[in-house]
Amino acid sequence: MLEVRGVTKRFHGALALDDVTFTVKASSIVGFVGPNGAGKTTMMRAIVGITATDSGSILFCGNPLGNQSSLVVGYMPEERGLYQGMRVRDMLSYFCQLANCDPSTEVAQMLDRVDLTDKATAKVESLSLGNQQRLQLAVALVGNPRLLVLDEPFSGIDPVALERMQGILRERAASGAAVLFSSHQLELVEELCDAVIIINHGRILADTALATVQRDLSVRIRYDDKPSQERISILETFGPTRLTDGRVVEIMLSDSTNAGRLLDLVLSQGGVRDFHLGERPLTETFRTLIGKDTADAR
Ligand SMILES: Nc1ncnc2c1ncn2[C@@H]1O[C@H](COP(=O)(O)OP(=O)(O)OP(=O)(O)O)[C@@H](O)[C@H]1O
Repeated sequence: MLEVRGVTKRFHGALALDDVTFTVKASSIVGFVGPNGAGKTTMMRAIVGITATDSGSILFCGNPLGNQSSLVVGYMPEERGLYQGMRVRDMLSYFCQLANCDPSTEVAQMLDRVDLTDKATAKVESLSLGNQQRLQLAVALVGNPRLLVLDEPFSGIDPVALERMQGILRERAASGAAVLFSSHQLELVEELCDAVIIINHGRILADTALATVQRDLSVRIRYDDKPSQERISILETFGPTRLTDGRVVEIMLSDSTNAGRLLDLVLSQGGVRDFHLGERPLTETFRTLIGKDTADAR
């Protein structure tokens, strides 16, 4: 288990991390979410020992990672760290040697896993951005590390590769690894993660196991024409309501047992093209939290 306790980091006096505390359990995938400049990369770099912290502690299974970090942690840096002039196969082989594992079996497996077998002899510089991302993930996975720290691993990845990469992370977690990854793709975080940590201005705003989150119900109604203010006023009696684009109204149901009554009412009014009842996406909750914190800081 990764334990981050009270970590603080300043750059030239400016706080980048402010008393950050969280854990990532073995066999779990945790999403690290926050706006640009929130402190995600700084925290991840501190975990793998690239950035020194001013105070606090970072332990893995009760011990500082220290010099062993390259053997225990698979790290995918935001700025990426591939040797452009090397061939794909040779580069993986080099990282295998660094991780004390046998390239003769590991390289072929990793290439197959990230679907780059046909690029084995290509030079890294000739790969597309998405393929470089896959290769970077393969590098992070070499040696089967027990902790994966991945900085925006899914940016620039096509949907098919994305599914494959998600599958790999699920597999690694299922086999006991602790996985921490940052992302701006909130829907993906919601889909993939067991827990989400939200950071803003270097402070943790929320650290939540997704299974425990109480999901509100929301209703989305698309009308044929822009609904009148009178109609909207009636809808507002069911919960907070907003007109999202000219003809679409979203209602956060204050009481989920009212959904049937709302449907009856809307149908009796007529002029409705679509009525959708569902759980409020967590992305909305994240956005609200980050938006509120940013407004409070002003
Ligand atoms: N080497 C550095 N020197 C000075 N300031 C830095 C340095 N690295 C990061 N910072 C500052 O620390 C803060 C946190 O930056 P960080 O890169 O960790 O954010 P982030 O959440 O990863 O952002 P993004 O989503 O844009 O990648 C920012 O204000 C940034 O300018």
